[in-house]
Amino acid sequence: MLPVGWSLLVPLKALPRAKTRLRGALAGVGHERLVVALALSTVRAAQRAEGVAEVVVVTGDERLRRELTPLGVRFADDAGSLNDSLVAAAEARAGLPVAALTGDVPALRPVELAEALALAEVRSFVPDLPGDGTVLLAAPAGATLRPLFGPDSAAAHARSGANRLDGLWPTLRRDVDTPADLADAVDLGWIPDLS
Ligand SMILES: Nc1nc2c(ncn2[C@@H]2O[C@H](COP(=O)(O)OP(=O)(O)OP(=O)(O)O)[C@@H](O)[C@H]2O)c(=O)[nH]1
Ligand SMILES: C[C@H](OP(=O)(O)O)C(=O)O
Repeated sequence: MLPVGWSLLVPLKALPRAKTRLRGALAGVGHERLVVALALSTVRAAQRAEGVAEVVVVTGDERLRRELTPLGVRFADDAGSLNDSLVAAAEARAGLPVAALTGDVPALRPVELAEALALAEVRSFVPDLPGDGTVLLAAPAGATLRPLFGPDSAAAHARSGANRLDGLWPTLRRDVDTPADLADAVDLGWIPDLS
């Protein structure tokens, strides 16, 4: 059965290579445990956003698959790079509304994601808080996702014709790349589940 609403792709890099800038951010907490906590919180919030029909975790990492399976997500394979993986997962849903959300926005309030998706009437993106990266790229039915994540992806998405969505959305735009970002996410209300 085809989902009604957004298919939300959440790409997750293999844990041993993921979130290198966060290594050692929390004393006494294993790096992989922290990255899993970021992903779990992001995915749980995304699943609760109005308009999201399914969350598809795009990863080749076995531990991530194991940790996220109880949430009832779907999985798509990693195709070797972030953008190639998203293209492949989006192609499998051609014709449907498809969006990609980075897996590192753990303070996310579902209402902020719902608002952004509701505004995405054409191919659109939401920049991260500093403004150079992208946290959300959304392609409504009939549009192609064409992901250009990577360095300066906000400019790349704008150049490619995507509409920039400029809502405040402090929790959607707070991606966690560095220890300072992690502290910000906690200030925004994220309680890391490190059990
Ligand atoms: N499936 C998949 N996801 C990726 C890949 N590269 C990055 N991602 C995911 O894309 C999102 C944004 O990536 P980054 O913030 O650059 O994460 P990162 O590469 O793990 O972090 P750094 O090592 O600090 O650059 C995160 O959810 C990553 O897990 C990839 O090759 N495959
Ligand atoms: C993938 C990349 O994430 P960053 O490492 O800039 O948070 C981006 O924003 O396109």
